[in-house]
Amino acid sequence: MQSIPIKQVGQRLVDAFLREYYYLRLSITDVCNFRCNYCLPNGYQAQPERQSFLTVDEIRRVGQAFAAMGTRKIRLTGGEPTLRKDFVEIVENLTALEGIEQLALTTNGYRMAKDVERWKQAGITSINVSVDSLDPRMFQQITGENKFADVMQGIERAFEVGYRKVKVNAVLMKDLNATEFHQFLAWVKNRPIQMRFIELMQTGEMDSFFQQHHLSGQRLAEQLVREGWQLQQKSLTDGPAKVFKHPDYLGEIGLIMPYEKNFCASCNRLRVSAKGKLHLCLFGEEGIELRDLLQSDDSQMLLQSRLYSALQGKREHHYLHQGDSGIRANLATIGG
Ligand SMILES: Nc1nc2c(ncn2[C@@H]2O[C@H](COP(=O)(O)OP(=O)(O)OP(=O)(O)O)[C@@H](O)[C@H]2O)c(=O)[nH]1
Ligand SMILES: C[S@@+](CC[C@H](N)C(=O)[O-])C[C@H]1O[C@@H](n2cnc3c(N)ncnc32)[C@H](O)[C@@H]1O
Ligand code: SF4
Ligand code: SF4
Repeated sequence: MQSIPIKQVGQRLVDAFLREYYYLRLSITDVCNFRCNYCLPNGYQAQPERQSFLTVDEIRRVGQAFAAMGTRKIRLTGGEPTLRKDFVEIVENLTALEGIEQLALTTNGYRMAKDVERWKQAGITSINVSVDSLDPRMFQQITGENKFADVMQGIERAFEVGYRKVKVNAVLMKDLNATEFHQFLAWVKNRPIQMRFIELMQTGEMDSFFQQHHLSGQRLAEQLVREGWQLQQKSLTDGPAKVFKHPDYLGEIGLIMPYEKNFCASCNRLRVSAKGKLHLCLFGEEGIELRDLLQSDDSQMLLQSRLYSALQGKREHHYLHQGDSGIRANLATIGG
């Protein structure tokens, strides 16, 4: 791969289908302290190979190469990204990169009440937090943890320290939390929360769980429109949620429906795993090694060349409809 022409350096990240990539989802650890039933039902299991997660310098070099190629937004994810002891240092390094306008975080929220002020000071511009139920018992049933009150406190604290909006994620599942749809709506009536319902995605480790609990978001979209919610326009660095607003609500509703037709047509994001592989899609491939080019600042040009040429192999869409989740055992290994 090292013989790629250097003219590709500084190129914008455009794929063969003319989609441009502004958004990097960067996983910084596979480790998680929750056991969400749709993700890591048995908790995090350490891998025998013991390859370490990217260091702060390696993470900075990933960010630097993407920023040079037009990336404007980086989202830190995991596993649970805030479990890293050097989390604040990682944030400070990425915030300092020229061209990165948004440094976002996806978290299970368990450290938020204590740490969100430091995250804000370090440079996290927006936070997405997972809250799969507003009922503490259901929350524990889904996540395996009795942490509902802590996460709710964390959200309140985020507002106190100056975040004007928080996005909340719930994977909506039949026979579990789906009956709470209207409670979630009521919750955001007077709160500046974008409440997002994510369709359960099938991954390699699921057996009958997907068939048992998957619920199409399409019916929810129709219901929202019937109830007076209006679909909003998207901006270049937005994720895949369809966002709805209602004149009577301060909060917003987002629907993430990966099984919807044309979901991938607006794909604007790439992923790098916690061990330094580039993933062109959330589903369906093994990843392209970057780590050998993350060892020195001198490899930036080769790194950019590798990113550009790898991107030309990105497929048009996922194959989830055929039940093909590629090699993705669960989404914690790549950060969702
Ligand atoms: N199929 C698919 N799902 C995605 C993609 N990007 C995000 N998701 C899912 O969307 C859900 C919410 O993701 P978040 O990490 O909160 O971020 P986001 O909604 O993409 O990002 P923002 O718009 O930046 O807030 C997770 O379950 C992700 O797995 C994608 O490219 N493809
Ligand atoms: C993998 S987690 C990593 C960040 C953090 N630990 C959290 O839970 O927010 C990122 C997102 O992926 C979502 N997710 C995980 N597995 C999923 C699945 N099978 N289907 C749909 N969403 C999933 C989670 O709900 C979460 O919002
Ligand atoms: S969804 Fe997030 S919090 Fe839940 S097990 Fe997966 S990585 Fe952990
Ligand atoms: S499934 Fe793959 S191609 Fe589709 S939007 Fe997600 S990352 Fe992009």
